[in-house]
Amino acid sequence: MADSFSLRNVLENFKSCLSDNKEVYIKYYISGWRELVSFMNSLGSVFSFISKDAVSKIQILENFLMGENGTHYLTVQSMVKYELDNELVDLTKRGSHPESGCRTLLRLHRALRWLQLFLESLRTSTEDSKTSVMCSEAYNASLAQHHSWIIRKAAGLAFCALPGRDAFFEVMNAGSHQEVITLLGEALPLISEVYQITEDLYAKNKLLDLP
Ligand SMILES: CCCCCCCC/C=C\CCCCCCCC(=O)N[C@@H](COP(=O)(O)O)[C@H](O)/C=C/CCCCCCCCCCCCC
Repeated sequence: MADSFSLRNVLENFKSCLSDNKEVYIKYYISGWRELVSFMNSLGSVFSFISKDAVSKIQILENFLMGENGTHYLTVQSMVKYELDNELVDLTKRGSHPESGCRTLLRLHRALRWLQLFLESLRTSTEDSKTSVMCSEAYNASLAQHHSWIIRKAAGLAFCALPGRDAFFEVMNAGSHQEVITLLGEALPLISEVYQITEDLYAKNKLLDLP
């Protein structure tokens, strides 16, 4: 198990994500994802195909942020404006910009919806709730529609390897079950707000179906 993971760190990152005028800082967005990936890695190698994909997307965004045009990648809003103004996004089919910031962040954004649903389900779960069922219901209601049959099957198999609810709460490293539930109650509105702001921005710019 990873020693360093704490649900509190995830919460802190998503709290830091929003600027005063409600722009989403990419730096904290990807830090939040890095924390989550470290948590997932602690669950075993069956999840490594998922974490590899997440890490490669985090890395693409980090490279933009640290690159020569990094100032345009400070927030999701500035990235969208910069990439659209400079025709750096493949809008209908993959072409000369197969790994734009906009399409890369969209993949993580869709996964954030899964996370939101899964954490809400965990928060309201009871002792006999199964993490695998909660995870797969959240997946079917979000990410699954964007994934091929083979990915859906592989994801379904991985979900069966999730630890039970008690062990899951322990790994979240945030105190007693009641404390975890309280912390989830604090984290969820932040995650939801970041999700909704990004969703509205992408919808306004017709970016929700980027190939
Ligand atoms: C607070 C602690 C409790 C929750 C802990 C959750 C930890 C989750 C950490 C990371 C989640 C993974 C994020 C996955 C991003 C997937 C992005 C994606 O959709 N990629 C696909 C499309 O990409 P392109 O081909 O268009 O570039 C790609 O095909 C996907 C490949 C891998 C499979 C993705 C399956 C996603 C399942 C999400 C549930 C993760 C379950 C983890 C359980 C703790």
